[in-house]
Amino acid sequence: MKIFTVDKIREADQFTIENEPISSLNLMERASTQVAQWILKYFPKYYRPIIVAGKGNNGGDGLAIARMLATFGYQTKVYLAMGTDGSDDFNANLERLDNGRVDIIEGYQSLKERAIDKNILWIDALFGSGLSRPIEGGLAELIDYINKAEGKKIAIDIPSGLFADQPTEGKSIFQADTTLSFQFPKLAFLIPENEAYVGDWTILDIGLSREYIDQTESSFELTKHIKLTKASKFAHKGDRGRCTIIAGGYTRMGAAVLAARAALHSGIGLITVQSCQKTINVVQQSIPEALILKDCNEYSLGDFLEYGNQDVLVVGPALGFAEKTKKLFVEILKNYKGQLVLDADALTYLSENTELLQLLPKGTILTPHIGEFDRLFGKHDNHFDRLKKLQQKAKKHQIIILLKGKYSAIASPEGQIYFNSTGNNSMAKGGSGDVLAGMIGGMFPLTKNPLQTAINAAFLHGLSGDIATDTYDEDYVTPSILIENLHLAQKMCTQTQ
Ligand SMILES: NC(=O)C1=CN([C@@H]2O[C@H](COP(=O)(O)OP(=O)(O)OC[C@H]3O[C@@H](n4cnc5c(N)ncnc54)[C@H](O)[C@@H]3O)[C@@H](O)[C@H]2O)[C@@H](O)CC1
Ligand SMILES: [K+]
Repeated sequence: MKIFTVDKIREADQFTIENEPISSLNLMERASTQVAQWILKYFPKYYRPIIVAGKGNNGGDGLAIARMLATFGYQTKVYLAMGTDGSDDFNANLERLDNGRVDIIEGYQSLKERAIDKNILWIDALFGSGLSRPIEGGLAELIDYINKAEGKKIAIDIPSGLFADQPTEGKSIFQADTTLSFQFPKLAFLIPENEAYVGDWTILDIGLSREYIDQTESSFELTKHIKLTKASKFAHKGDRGRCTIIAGGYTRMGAAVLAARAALHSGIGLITVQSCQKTINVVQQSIPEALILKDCNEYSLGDFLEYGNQDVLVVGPALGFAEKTKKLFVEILKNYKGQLVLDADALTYLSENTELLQLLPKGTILTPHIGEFDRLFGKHDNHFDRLKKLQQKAKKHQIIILLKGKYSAIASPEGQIYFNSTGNNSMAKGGSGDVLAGMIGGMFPLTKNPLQTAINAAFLHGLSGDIATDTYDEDYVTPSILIENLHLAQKMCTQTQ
């Protein structure tokens, strides 16, 4: 699903109006119908909606929604926060409202009296995508007041005060329980610092032109489903590829085992783990399918071994910081010709010596979390800036960077960003990242496309976490459970193909 900027959304509206064709007022009617029906589905009639309307088209939506909710039988009120003269479609809907079913709340004082009522459904239709500056003065006071009020809160299209595709400096922003947004998610919904304002968000299809959507490029996409590459019916183990995990060390082999197991359950033909003398038994007992590449060091990996027939190396989880291990890493960067997946401590080596970034082979996959990303590429005050840097760095080094988080952002060497839509906070635990890195290694040989592999692996990893929470409370899901559920996630993705 594409994520468009406000300018492109406006173009999409306009294109639809001209080419469907449909009047702007009827498009508003269609959008508002979607909202009213959504509310009807989720809120019983003892909720009493108060629509707080601005004077632009977001306010126009609000007035149309008020009319519809009143028709459905909700006891509905409207507060006209910016007066009675607004955009053409606002004015038209204000006129249509005049049917005796909707009360207009006169004066701020009378609005305030509702603030202690738990059954009020506050509907924010003050500003939508037309917000051009931070909200100040009386309107800021109004928003702050509603934020403190009892009741449920729904934002139409986007919470008022929040910019859709740039950082928001203003302090007065509507705090929604749910945001009902038209046609496209806004980039702002995927930004961690906006969580408290956006709440849960739902996209309502208002039938904007498919032709416009298909033909218009966007740098951002949200992955809603994936297509898994299957091996040929005549495949032998070599076709499913070979992956070596270079991770762990004495007392830290759990990371290597998790990564290797994840790779094994992700379709790999042959899994190998590079292991020190002291830890060979750990691997062999945990994963009977694994081959061992024997490292002559006792405690920390350090030998550059024969990786020539390996399709992919996963390097980094819990490797530790021994000098010999760092040297091994540099040798791998200089000499290995296959696909590299770099995670965890390997990313720290890169941030300790950023000149190593020049050695990364094209198409290398890095999988940093936000802390690792900032250590590598500099501190960021907001996530919008971080995403810009993500695009720049993926382009500059011609690599794939999978920035992990609630909506993991995967940047391509062309600077495109694909946000992942699956997963939940049960996965924010030590070991989840090892599982993801292993999955990428396990999945790469079948797709042979590093970007697609990263997108698919992030999606399956998250889906596995979502499936886990059907059975386990979020606090009790473990990374091993993610691996156990992978087959269910894979099946779901295969069935939808
Ligand atoms: N164009 C279309 O066809 C559709 C538009 N829709 C709605 O239209 C909305 C966009 O409408 P508009 O472009 O009219 O914009 P808004 O309704 O967001 O408001 C824009 C108005 O507010 C003023 N304004 C902006 N920031 C302000 C601030 N901080 N303080 C005071 N005034 C401020 C602007 O000067 C302008 O008059 C969408 O978010 C969506 O809700 C929907 O009805 C779907 C269809
Ligand atoms: K709004």
